[in-house]
Amino acid sequence: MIQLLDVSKTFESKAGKVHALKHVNMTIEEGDVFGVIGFSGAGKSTLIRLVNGLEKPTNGRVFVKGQEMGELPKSHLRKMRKEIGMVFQQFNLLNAKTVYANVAMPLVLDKIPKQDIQKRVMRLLEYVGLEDKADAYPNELSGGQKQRVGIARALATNPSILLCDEATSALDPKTTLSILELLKKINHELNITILIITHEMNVIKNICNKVAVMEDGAVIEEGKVIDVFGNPQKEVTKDFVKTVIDDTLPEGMMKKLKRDRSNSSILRLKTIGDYGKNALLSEINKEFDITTHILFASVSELRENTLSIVIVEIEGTPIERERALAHIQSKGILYERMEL
Ligand SMILES: Nc1ncnc2c1ncn2[C@@H]1O[C@H](COP(=O)(O)OP(=O)(O)OP(=O)(O)O)[C@@H](O)[C@H]1O
Repeated sequence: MIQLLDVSKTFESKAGKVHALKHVNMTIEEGDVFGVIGFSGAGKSTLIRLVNGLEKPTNGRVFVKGQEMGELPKSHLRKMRKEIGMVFQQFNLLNAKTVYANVAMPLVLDKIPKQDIQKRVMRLLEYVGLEDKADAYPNELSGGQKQRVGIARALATNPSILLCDEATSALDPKTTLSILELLKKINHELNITILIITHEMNVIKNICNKVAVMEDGAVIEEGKVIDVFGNPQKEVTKDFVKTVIDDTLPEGMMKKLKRDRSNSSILRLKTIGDYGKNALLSEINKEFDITTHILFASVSELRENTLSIVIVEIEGTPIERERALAHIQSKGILYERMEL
């Protein structure tokens, strides 16, 4: 659906060259909800502007539905943009126009007959839950309602791709969740591929199936959300994951463990999906001369899977503990020894 091949973008500024994107490769398949996360300045907005053809790459190629965006003549680019709906952080609504007129705008520009516009706009407003707000003005709406109008407008031309530029960053946590639910519904029911850029890991956790982590213009880690969350490799990714998945012991408990520990190891076990940790722990308790104590457990629901984390203390002789560890390893369960 969207492909970036070795894409770099350099801006010339008074202070010199700014390398906003460096050798970025990315493949977004039909039906994906693909999240790009990074701190401010990582290059996320530049990436989105290349996908919708507002900027051309300095090097490399950007394809959308098989068409090379940098090379399209203006008339084709306009047609292509109808395939791509945009949702913005600050909603970008026209405050002097009603909700109805805002959603109708792309269709009016496209010279669609009035009757068809009316049918489509009313259907879209119903879809986003705002059928009773057609005559309201944007400043009479809450942030969440404004974003629903923005989404309805983005859907007006029947796009196959939705680009969301920090779509929930101006909203409170509860409203954020309701907008994410709406985006999930759009992806699922209308089979629209979504590319969402954000600095909030919560957004990735809730709706994305794939994620790319950006730092300083480059993609530093990429993959299925469950894999990246389960086993983050880079420090930046680890820091992002920590913001939504707790996998640490409280300070007081750590201190106590430091004092009391003798002949024991502390392990952090991570499992994806259904493999029961209870089964694993009872297995190792039975098979080896050890005792296990669960110190911490959490289950995180991701879009397509669950990630369970258990921190466990294993007591026993070093030999028995090593045997138990080898057994855990043989089950393909991710684990780390925790140094206190
Ligand atoms: N038109 C431009 N001219 C010069 N520099 C630019 C331009 N657009 C972006 N940049 C620079 O490119 C880098 C990446 O910016 P970009 O806006 O893509 O990052 P971002 O991850 O979206 O950050 P934010 O969330 O703050 O918007 C930054 O250093 C920025 O200052």
